Amino acid sequence: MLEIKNLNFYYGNNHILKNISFNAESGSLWGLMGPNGSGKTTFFKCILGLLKHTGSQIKINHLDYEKLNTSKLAKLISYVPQEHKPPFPFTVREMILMGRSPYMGGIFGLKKEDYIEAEKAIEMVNIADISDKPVTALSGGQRQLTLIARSIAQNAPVMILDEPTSALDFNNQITIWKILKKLAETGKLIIACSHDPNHILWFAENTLVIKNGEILANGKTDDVITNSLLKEIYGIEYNILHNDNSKIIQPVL
Ligand SMILES: Nc1ncnc2c1ncn2[C@@H]1O[C@H](COP(=O)(O)OP(=O)(O)OP(=O)(O)O)[C@@H](O)[C@H]1O
Repeated sequence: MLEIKNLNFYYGNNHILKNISFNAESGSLWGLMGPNGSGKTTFFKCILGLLKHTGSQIKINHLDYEKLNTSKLAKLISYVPQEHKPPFPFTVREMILMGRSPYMGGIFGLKKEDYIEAEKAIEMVNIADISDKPVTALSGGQRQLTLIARSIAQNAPVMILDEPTSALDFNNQITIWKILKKLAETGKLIIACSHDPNHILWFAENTLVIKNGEILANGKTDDVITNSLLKEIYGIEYNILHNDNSKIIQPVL
């Protein structure tokens, strides 16, 4: 579904992404980990075509999507950015409906199906109570839930989420990761990064680790997330504790 070959990206003279090659299939949830400044957001922006890279090839569904127009690309891939402060007071429902814009039939605008998809996303993320509120009057976590709902309403086969649960309370963090896992089970390819390795350990089938702009590890989460990898990423000692059928990462305090 997603094929990346020799991705290099520079900000000025700074070599940020170094020869990244990565493949991922439909129907899988990938967790992306890496220290601050390691290149995760840059990696996402290159996949989305928001940053121009040279000499590398990125394909979605075997399509060299650099040649696709915005509307076709938006039917293939959706994005939840790390932070987005909307400038205009659209309501939450209107913002979520914007996720349907790639499907709009020119002057014919929104169709019944678009409203249905938006309502489904509102229900899934459990934000009906704020759906008539202006997005400029939301808390950080409510804004994040709205962006996730917009991305779900967009219903693209690939979803990219940059720290989607960073502003959420504990319950909403778990709810969103559960939703991502379910969506992957319906056939989507989802790549979400998180600074909480437990989220990735609990929910992501696969894990990609980027450090200093290079792939440090890549594969099944249970194989990738080890004490030594955590030490290599974050620099301190961790224990991975085993319960009956789950694991939890605990720093050695
Ligand atoms: N617009 C920019 N211009 C120049 N350098 C940038 C720009 N944006 C990011 N960088 C640099 O590129 C590197 C990678 O940044 P990026 O945002 O991709 O990291 P990240 O892994 O997402 O970090 P974090 O976990 O802190 O969000 C960093 O060294 C950063 O300072």
